[in-house]
Amino acid sequence: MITVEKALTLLEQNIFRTERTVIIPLEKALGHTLATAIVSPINMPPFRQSAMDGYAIASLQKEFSVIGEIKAGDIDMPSIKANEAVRIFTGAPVPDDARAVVMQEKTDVSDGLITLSEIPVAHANIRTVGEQIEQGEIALEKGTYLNAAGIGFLATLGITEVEVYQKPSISIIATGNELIPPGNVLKFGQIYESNSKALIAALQNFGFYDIEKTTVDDNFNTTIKVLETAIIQNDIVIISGGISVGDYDFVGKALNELKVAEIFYKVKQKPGKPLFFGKKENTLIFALPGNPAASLSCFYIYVLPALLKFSGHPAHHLPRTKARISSAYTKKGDRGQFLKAKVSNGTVTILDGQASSMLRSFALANALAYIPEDRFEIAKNQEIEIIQIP
Ligand SMILES: Nc1nc2c(c(=O)[nH]1)N[C@H]1C(S)=C(S)[C@@H](COP(=O)(O)OP(=O)(O)OC[C@H]3O[C@@H](n4cnc5c(N)ncnc54)[C@H](O)[C@@H]3O)O[C@H]1N2
Ligand code: MOO
Repeated sequence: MITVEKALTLLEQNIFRTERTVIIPLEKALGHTLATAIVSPINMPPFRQSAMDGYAIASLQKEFSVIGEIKAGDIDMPSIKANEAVRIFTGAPVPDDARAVVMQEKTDVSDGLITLSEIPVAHANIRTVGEQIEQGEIALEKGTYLNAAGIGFLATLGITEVEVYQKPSISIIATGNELIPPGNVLKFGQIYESNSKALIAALQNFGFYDIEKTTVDDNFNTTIKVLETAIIQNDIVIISGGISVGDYDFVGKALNELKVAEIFYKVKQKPGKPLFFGKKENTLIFALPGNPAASLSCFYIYVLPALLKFSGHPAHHLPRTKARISSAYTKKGDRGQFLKAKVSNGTVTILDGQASSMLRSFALANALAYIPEDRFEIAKNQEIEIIQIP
């Protein structure tokens, strides 16, 4: 059995960014990472723009006669002489011979004349051509993760499509004779299949939609068949359950039969001890323990970084910070623990109901608190590491 730290090191050494890129419409690009730099095709702003509602003035003095008006979208520009001004509005083009724009609050207006309360500095309230970005300049570098602002910024430059790293195709396989889909009446011994629901929700939360789902009974031959197809057809295979040591846990044996190279199996952690990570050709295979909290916890800590890295994401781990624990905690056992926790204003509270069969505390959590294997007694107000989860 290896430590969490060793498992994360091995994970890091074996995950990779895809070479596959796709060109997609900008409006579909949220959550993708740029595979090529975007060069600005235009100056932004493309023309001198007024930053205020007020008056464009032709010289730096205090009195002007107002000779016209320019609003946003206007094309015809009046020419203005030294003692003249034009009424102008935010976003409107500023005529070439204007020296500054004065906001209307700083003017007195009467009979077509304006008087300024003070003389403005040259270029005041004028956005210069290319002030934000010049034509030919790199707007966003290769490797930039596109958030909503990134999409908006590229749209301001007139960009309509972008080349991004392809997201992985993902297969989720839920194993277990006892599982039936929600919506049916439970017979004795049955439970509702929930791991695939949680995993798909978590995948969608991070913008992964190329997902196929299969369920398989605890049967060696069918497990082999289903896994073999999934491994051939997908970039990432996520299996839930059947990875422990029971007589009907066939996943490990099937992976072995399929010659999946084991990178690690069994991590000194709670939940999620029997976690398996392996590789066959370019497909990464994760076998997550079936206990629902173990499955989701392992997803956030190990699977998600592999998916984000594959997609070229510049920060592929969930953010880790520190917080002060709200009451003393004693860790039992010598495994590292990922505890469902609630963080608020720098204080972390460990929630009740930490068994790996339980999801209720997870549903209320906004973090996993990580207690390393060699830490046992944590006094109230001591700092512990937390991993933010959505
Ligand atoms: N003798 C030992 N027994 C177990 C050990 C061990 O070291 N020695 N490890 C325990 C730990 S820790 C875990 S975690 C589990 C993991 O077992 P499996 O990965 O083989 O998972 P299953 O046995 O298939 O299921 C465990 C549990 O979770 C429920 N389950 C499974 N899949 C789903 C699903 N898709 N939706 C909802 N619930 C699911 C299943 O019914 C079981 O209750 O092994 C321990 N045993
Ligand atoms: O490792 Mo298991 O998830 O504790 O029950």
